[in-house]
Amino acid sequence: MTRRLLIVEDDPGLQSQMRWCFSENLEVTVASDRDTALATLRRDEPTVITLDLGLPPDPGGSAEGFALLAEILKLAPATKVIVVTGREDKEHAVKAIGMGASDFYQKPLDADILRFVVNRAFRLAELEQENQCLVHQGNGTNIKGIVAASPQMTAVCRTLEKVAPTDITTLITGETGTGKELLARAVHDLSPRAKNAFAAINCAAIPENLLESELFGFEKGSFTGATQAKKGKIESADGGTLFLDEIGDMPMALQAKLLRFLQERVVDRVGSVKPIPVDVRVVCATHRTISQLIENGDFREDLYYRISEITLDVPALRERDGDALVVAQSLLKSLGKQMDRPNLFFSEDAINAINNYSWPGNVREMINKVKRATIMADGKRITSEDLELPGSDQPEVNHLNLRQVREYAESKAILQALRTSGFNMAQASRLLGITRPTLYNLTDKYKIDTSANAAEA
Ligand SMILES: Nc1ncnc2c1ncn2[C@@H]1O[C@H](COP(=O)(O)OP(=O)(O)OP(=O)(O)O)[C@@H](O)[C@H]1O
Repeated sequence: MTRRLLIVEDDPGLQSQMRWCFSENLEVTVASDRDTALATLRRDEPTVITLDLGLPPDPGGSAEGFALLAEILKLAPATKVIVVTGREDKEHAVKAIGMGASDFYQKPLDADILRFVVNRAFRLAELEQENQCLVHQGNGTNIKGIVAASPQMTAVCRTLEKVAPTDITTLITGETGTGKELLARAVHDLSPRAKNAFAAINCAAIPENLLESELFGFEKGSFTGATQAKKGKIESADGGTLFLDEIGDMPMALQAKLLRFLQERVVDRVGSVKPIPVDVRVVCATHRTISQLIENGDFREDLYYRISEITLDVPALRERDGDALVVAQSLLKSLGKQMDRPNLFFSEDAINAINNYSWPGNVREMINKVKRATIMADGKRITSEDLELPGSDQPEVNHLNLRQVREYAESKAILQALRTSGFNMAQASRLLGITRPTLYNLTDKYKIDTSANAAEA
């Protein structure tokens, strides 16, 4: 893929210096004012833009640069804009980042650092594009509503696709918020019963004394207030699928009655002695460990074998390689659309935070966090703070000045490149877009251990 860079700079001297910096490995275009820059953006769709804020007709100020930044991000929000500021322009840098610029660079020009910053922006854009591709491919599954790219979740979906068309009783286990109900619906939707009812009941949410009549129905006069007969959930699922959520919380007394139903396929309404035949496919789910419940005497072993003709173990989000970001990107897109905030994107720090967090509440927790961030984000860029996630830069938030911020980011990027390349200096320097001697200088400067021991650490 051609890497396209647009340099927006009105000073001819700086234009040629910057062109020279990148002419070897990038396709570079230069624009000296807002109109030319926008025309180039539309024509060439550069991935990265370096933007000098001081442009004509206001070369001494920043208004024209900020106006252009806003237009670029509106037209092509995925573009990585690196704002070029003067040494004393900290406020401008902060404002630009807040608006959605991906990074900033302070004059005077240092070829190595500028290359480093620009290459990092390209790398980030490429990673985001890869993630988008994964989201669009869904990569593992065509099951409606389920976003998954990891081999772990893909395997679950493959099993589900095989199991769905049969009438086999299926148990779905997994932590809260992993998508068990979504998968239960998918079992129904992909079965020949799809046109008929999908009746769901949450065994943990209904008081014990009501659960029996909810499930099995009742006859008129069977208890005080039963002024007329009512079908239960099982009967209302006739011809379709019955989903028993949180089956692990079903009271012992009802477990016996459910077992009889599963064996005989007839229901006895409360207050009736006339069994009614019902044709349903049963899918159950629980976040509990059933073997433990059996051991404690809280779940019937014979019922367990009835409901688990096939078991689908849904992995926690943290156990799915790469899925956290793929699901987050997909949620951001759909929630952004729903909430009329399109084209939002995650900052690098948010991406790291999403990948590093353990997501104890799984996808449900992620939905809440992305929803919050969609509301809270200033501009188009979502930070780890908007997501209320611990940022990767968290321990270093109290930087003395921008030089420290830069140094911290630089040393982190170098370490990352070294780890990615297995501590191969030539490869790491290529990844960082700097020469090998420059990398050696930087690892010395930041006292980064490049020995084989470090690779094993
Ligand atoms: N892989 C996924 N892709 C997209 N959305 C998902 C995925 N998994 C779950 N969700 C969404 O996350 C939310 C929680 O999913 P669901 O209710 O199916 O989880 P659960 O495992 O049944 O939770 P609980 O055990 O707490 O009942 C739902 O809004 C669901 O649509």
